[in-house]
Amino acid sequence: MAERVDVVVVGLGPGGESAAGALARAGLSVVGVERRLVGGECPYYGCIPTKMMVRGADALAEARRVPDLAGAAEVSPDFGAVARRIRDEATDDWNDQAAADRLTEAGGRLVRGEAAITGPGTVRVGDQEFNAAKAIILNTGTEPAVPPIDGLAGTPFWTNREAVAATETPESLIVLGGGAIGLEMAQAFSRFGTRVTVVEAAERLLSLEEPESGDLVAKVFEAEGLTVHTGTAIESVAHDGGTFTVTGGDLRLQAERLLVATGRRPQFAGLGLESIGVDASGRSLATDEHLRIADGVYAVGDITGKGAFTHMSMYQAAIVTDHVLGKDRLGAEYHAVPRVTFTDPEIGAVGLTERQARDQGLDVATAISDLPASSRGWIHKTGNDGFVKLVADTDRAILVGATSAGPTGGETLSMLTLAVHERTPLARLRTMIYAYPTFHRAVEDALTRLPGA
Ligand SMILES: Cc1cc2nc3c(=O)[nH]c(=O)nc-3n(C[C@H](O)[C@H](O)[C@H](O)COP(=O)(O)OP(=O)(O)OC[C@H]3O[C@@H](n4cnc5c(N)ncnc54)[C@H](O)[C@@H]3O)c2cc1C
Ligand SMILES: NC(=O)c1ccc[n+]([C@@H]2O[C@H](COP(=O)([O-])OP(=O)(O)OC[C@H]3O[C@@H](n4cnc5c(N)ncnc54)[C@H](O)[C@@H]3O)[C@@H](O)[C@H]2O)c1
Repeated sequence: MAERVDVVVVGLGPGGESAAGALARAGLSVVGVERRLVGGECPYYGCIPTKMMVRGADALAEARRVPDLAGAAEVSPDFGAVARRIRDEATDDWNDQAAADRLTEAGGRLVRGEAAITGPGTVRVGDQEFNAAKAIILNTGTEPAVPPIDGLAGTPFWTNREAVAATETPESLIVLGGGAIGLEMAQAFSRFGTRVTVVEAAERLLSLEEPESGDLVAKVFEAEGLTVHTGTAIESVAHDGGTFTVTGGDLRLQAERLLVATGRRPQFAGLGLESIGVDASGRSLATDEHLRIADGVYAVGDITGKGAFTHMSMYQAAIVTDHVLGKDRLGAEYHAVPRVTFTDPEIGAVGLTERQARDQGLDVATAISDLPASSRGWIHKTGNDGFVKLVADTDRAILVGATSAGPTGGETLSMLTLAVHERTPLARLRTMIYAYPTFHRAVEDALTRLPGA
């Protein structure tokens, strides 16, 4: 017989874990089901270990800039230091006991295994069945999407999961995919001494962002010694004697390692969505403003298709938590979704790109301000690549999108996120005082360049 509880959370990624903890702390009986590691992709294979790689790599890059600015510095990269941090500080050697304890200390119950919905309100995990009186929350996330390239499947290629577990850098690396995962890792490994080639199928790196962003990253990568191929379709992969051979058209590349970073996909098969009449044939689940996909069933995180980011998963989880607790709260809004690709320069962006704004039929004006031309950029000198691009809706006289690329592009993004989120009138932004000499003064400069300013 099914055990009656208030809430069952299926999948404990960042959003599922936080909703399960918050609902348990609020006094509800909560079962959280996880088949791998409590916390999901972000702490063990995603954001945190990769940002530790980036942090180490950026420290090396800054040290290499010393001769341009402050004398001499000798740099001897040791990836072992990063590998140890990933094991000791980030993942506890891929042990989730601390996260599991957090859930039980909050009053929740952790059930390990693979869950499936069996009908309205019911979830099965192995031979246990639960009846959720208040809510089922799905947070099942995504897995690496591996393209059907001839020969690839049988080879020992890396996804992000193997790459973050590396204890030493390969001599050479081909990175398939020029999105956030591929670019962050490509630059990090390169700065530790790996010979890196990035192959992207689309015409530009970061193809969903502003074209200026992909162009800037390609320019910086090439200046740092990485090789970038865009608009390149790979037709076959082979692995022999420790070497990968990747071919497509006239291109033939060889490297010790191959990282496949060509996107992520959800796994809806086996989740039992058909038993509650939910269409799971697409790449994401359709949600209402409170993240419901059916009566009493919510979805949060990557599976909602609103942006595969930890902050999105947590934001949606907070909305679901309040809704389940009957608290009044605004539904989900997606007009100011921020994202940061942690390359150097960091590429921060919020809201619509110029293309998206035009495709929506908005009356669009744009302006760009280059960081090297700003006072802070000029002072910064080496490593100052970047720009601020604003996308304005001239009818409403507000920003609907912005990109902030530069040494602190992700941080400069915060004021742009606020402006897009709050729909701050351009006239108000123009009367704001911008501290001198900061990178964010490029926002003021870009505002003065907007047509009609
Ligand atoms: C290399 C990399 C770097 C990233 N860097 C960043 C970054 O810097 N910033 C950022 O915001 N985002 C980053 N992301 C994205 C971020 O990791 C995800 O968006 C985030 O983890 C949120 O995912 P989620 O909440 O949908 O669930 P996930 O983290 O994917 O977790 C889902 C969990 O559900 C479990 N599960 C699935 N099905 C079942 C089932 N049937 N039963 C039980 N358990 C199940 C899985 O085992 C998993 O633990 C990165 C991702 C990667 C891969
Ligand atoms: N800093 C961050 O916030 C961060 C970091 C890493 C990942 N993430 C999230 O994780 C998700 C997955 O990241 P990702 O970089 O794998 O995916 P992505 O979708 O961002 O990029 C994948 C890239 O691979 C390309 N591609 C697809 N098939 C290809 C092929 N056969 N050959 C060459 N290129 C091919 C695509 O054109 C695309 O540019 C992202 O959507 C992102 O939201 C976020």
